[in-house]
Amino acid sequence: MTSRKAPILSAPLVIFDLDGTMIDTAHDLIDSLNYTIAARDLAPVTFEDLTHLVGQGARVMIRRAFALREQPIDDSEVESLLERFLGHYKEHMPGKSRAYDGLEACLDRLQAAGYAAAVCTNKMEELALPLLEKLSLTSRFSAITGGDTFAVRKPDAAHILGTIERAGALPARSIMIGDSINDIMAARNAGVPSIGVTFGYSDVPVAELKPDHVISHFDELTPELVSGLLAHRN
Ligand SMILES: O=C(O)COP(=O)(O)O
Ligand SMILES: [Mg+2]
Repeated sequence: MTSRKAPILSAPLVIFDLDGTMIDTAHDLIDSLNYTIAARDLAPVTFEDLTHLVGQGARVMIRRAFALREQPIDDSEVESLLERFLGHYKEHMPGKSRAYDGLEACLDRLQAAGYAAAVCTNKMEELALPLLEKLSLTSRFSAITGGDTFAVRKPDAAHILGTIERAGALPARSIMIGDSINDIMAARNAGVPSIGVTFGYSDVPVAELKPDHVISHFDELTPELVSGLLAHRN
């Protein structure tokens, strides 16, 4: 981790979750997971299943798929199936994964208004970094952190706070945008406002997680919305 001190007038920071928030990765996650669990003859999972499985990275997703099918799995098998998952996912990347409608225009708008952007995802770095690169998004962000960047991950506050520090920003001038309970809880734990998106992979309607604001399209994510939420933070 850098020990860089944030300058007093650092840009306010909008922190994005990746899977189900910036990028629609569901099709490729399901494909690679089904390829992985087929090695143990487990029945394929659906999008509806994915909303219960995704959120804590690939290792947990594999474990949850076995729990869903009521099949035991030991630690060494998780590790070998993780390798199978990673190999398949990387080989097909970016597959059908695409930025959600309006994301790039939203990033342009925020940047023009003097906002910085960062990524805080529970996806492993070795998947998140090349995926963003293949979608030509890497240069948009002051920091990109994954589920294995720090000793803890979302919903732990330290994942968001570490991302803010790497971006050279301040918690009091940062906001988190995400699709799932991990994002909204991590923001709450870190004391930063949150925006929930309705189009992601939450297993409950995102409004039930009580983010500070809900959007259903990136057209709604404006500098005015962000500055208003930052001004009214508790
Ligand atoms: O891949 C996951 O399990 C979660 O990824 P996310 O934090 O970007 O939603
Ligand atoms: Mg997500």
